[in-house]
Amino acid sequence: MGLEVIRVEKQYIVKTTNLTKQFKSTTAVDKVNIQIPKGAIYGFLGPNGAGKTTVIKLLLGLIKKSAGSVSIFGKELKKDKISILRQVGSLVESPSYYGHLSARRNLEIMRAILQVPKSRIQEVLEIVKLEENADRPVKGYSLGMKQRLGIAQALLGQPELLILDEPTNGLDPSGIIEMRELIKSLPGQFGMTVLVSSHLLSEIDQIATEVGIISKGKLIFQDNIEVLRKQSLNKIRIETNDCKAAWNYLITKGYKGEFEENHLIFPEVDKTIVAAIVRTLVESQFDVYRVEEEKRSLESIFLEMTEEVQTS
Ligand SMILES: Nc1ncnc2c1ncn2[C@@H]1O[C@H](COP(=O)(O)OP(=O)(O)OP(=O)(O)O)[C@@H](O)[C@H]1O
Repeated sequence: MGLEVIRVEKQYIVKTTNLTKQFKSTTAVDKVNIQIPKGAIYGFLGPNGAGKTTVIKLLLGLIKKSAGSVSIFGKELKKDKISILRQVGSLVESPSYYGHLSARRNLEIMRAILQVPKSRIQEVLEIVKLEENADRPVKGYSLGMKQRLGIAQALLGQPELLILDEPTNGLDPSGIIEMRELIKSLPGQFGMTVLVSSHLLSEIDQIATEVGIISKGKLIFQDNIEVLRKQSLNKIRIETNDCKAAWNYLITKGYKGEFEENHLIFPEVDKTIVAAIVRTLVESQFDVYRVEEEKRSLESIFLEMTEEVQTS
């Protein structure tokens, strides 16, 4: 019996291949390859004007792509648009509703169009925690409540994929916390996959499991959030009277660091190793001027990544 090699290709809920959108002379989306695993909360991060909304509109078939392809649930959007979009809920820009009607009435109108059971209205009201205010006119709602109504509408059809474009924009701190908790609960409770865009890393850092960073239309980073967090680990920076000589000496003692201008840099070292390095230097007559811990914030990593693209 011959050996059979089975190649199992990872299944993604969303997969784009060289997705490109050109608006006259602007390439708003440039050969973007997004991969969103099932059950992920994919934080789609980028500065204003980076191309997030354009990508989202392409995923929802709201605008035509210039090149590349979009596959959702393993099917090509172009070929199976209606059946795919039936399983996708979205909130892009502000939610639409009739202000003089209650949340319940608004949801009833949507429910009739989508032809889902009446019982779904109460279910979505509970998920977004609007039950108590469900019978008041929506025009009296806070912005956060309106956003949650928008999400309730997106959830009516029990979507497998939920796409939210900057859902916390303009919300007050308590509205932001409520929205965050709501988004975080969806994969665990309902097996949903969520794509959520933001221009704030701190926001994505608190909810996402996967991150995609877009800048000037290009996807410049995509991985598990832990990979991004690892880049913010502490470094130890040491300044001596002769860093080049100190660096050479430490190498002979088995310490591997980097030499940068007037500093020695040691990534992720334990405090006992820091002490040993300092002792070794002092015992060898080097003057140690400074030992500093340098913690890079995720924000600085994000800024550095996006600035590199801006200036290239
Ligand atoms: N209909 C359009 N016609 C021409 N240019 C457009 C159009 N829509 C978007 N753009 C341009 O494409 C680029 C990306 O815009 P997009 O709205 O996707 O960015 P974004 O990341 O969502 O930013 P923001 O958070 O500010 O909405 C911008 O340069 C924008 O000016």
